[in-house]
Amino acid sequence: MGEAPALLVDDLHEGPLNGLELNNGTCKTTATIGDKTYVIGGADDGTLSIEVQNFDRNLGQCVHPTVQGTKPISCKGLSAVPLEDRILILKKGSKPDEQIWFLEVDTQYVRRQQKSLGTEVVAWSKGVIGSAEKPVVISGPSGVGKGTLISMLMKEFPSMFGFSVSHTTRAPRGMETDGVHYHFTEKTIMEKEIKDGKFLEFANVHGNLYGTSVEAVERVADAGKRCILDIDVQGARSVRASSLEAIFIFVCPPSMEELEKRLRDRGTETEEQILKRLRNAEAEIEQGKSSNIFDFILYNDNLEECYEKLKKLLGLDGIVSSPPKSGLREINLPTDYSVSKVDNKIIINSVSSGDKESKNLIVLDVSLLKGGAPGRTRGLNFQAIDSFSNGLNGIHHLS
Ligand SMILES: Nc1ncnc2c1ncn2[C@@H]1O[C@H](COP(=O)(O)OP(=O)(O)OP(=O)(O)O)[C@@H](O)[C@H]1O
Ligand SMILES: Nc1nc2c(ncn2[C@@H]2O[C@H](COP(=O)(O)O)[C@@H](O)[C@H]2O)c(=O)[nH]1
Repeated sequence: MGEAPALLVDDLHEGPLNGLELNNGTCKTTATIGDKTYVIGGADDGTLSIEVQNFDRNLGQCVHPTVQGTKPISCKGLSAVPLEDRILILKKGSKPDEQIWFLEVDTQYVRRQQKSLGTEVVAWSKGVIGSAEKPVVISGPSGVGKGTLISMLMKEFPSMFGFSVSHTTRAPRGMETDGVHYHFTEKTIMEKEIKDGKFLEFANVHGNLYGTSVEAVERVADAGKRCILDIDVQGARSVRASSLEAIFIFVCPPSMEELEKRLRDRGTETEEQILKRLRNAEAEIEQGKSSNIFDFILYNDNLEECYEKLKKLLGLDGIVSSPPKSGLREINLPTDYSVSKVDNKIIINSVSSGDKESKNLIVLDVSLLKGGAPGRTRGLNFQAIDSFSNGLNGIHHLS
């Protein structure tokens, strides 16, 4: 850690708020990035609201941006730390998994949204401790064995992988459970939710709507697991174009005859649906092999061999079962603290002497952030230090 003096965030970034109209919320703070001051405060509906003000005092202009992403729920107080393209928000008096958030103000995702909506946009993204691996997108024609391979992976590595449960307007098959295999939904409801921006991607597949909600991907990240998406080629293309960094795998059948046999033997579709899926398969295989969407193509001839190859490309060969989760995954912020920033380290210093539950110094490392809106921000790391018993580990000059 460098010798730079600590900057007290609340002192540094309290912008000139004179003349700014604020809500009547309980907690508010400000952060400045570029020429904009962001006011983040409690709203009447119990959520944190955002108000944006350009720093141009002559114009006195106040912009209310379109706010995207799931908003954090209310809290007793908050601190805001401006980073390059987003603001780190630390919520006081919240549950451990609710304490760290990011308000993205100039990320690639936000800039894209601004361009397409033609308005000022900011986006919420919850912070997740640790560096869960990139999500895995698995595509391929119907009946090739995607679901079978994913089941094998989830069975062997239950604590490592989590399935992104898609929405679909198709009817459930005999053994399928709502909320487990899919969220089965009405077309009009899903269309409304698509309009409301709930989906990371969606597509019309074999005559029905299918889509991955942002929440489906966030749930897996919240559980500290690596997300697996089973989606068609159109969906994979959309995810590739989104800001969700993932590994893209296309599964190919050994032949069209074998694909037809698998679909017929599965016995879940009518003759008409089987023919439709087979017709679509030809184009999907063509696109899967020729487009530059996919990082890997896997041939699923012999199932066991294909599964071994899948494990190998995910770096799992030789791993017998899920390794134990390493490190602490939840931060426990003190009830009262001050916040300062040195390089990419956020220093959270307890100011309440009687707080026995938490260490009195927490150093949060934001240098390796990954992901973000739409979805969670991964890659946060922290170190909790008890400065009374252990010394300050070389960072005593900061407090
Ligand atoms: N390598 C394989 N050899 C023989 N049969 C297989 C192989 N892989 C999967 N199967 C069988 O093929 C059928 C289709 O597999 P699965 O349901 O996993 O396909 P899918 O790609 O997920 O299809 P969909 O996209 O329609 O959900 C299943 O009955 C499965 O048991
Ligand atoms: N674009 C998306 N495609 C999806 C999603 N969920 C599933 N799928 C694909 O649909 C077909 C058919 O699935 P089935 O369960 O009806 O056999 C298959 O290729 C899936 O990969 C999704 O959320 N988005």
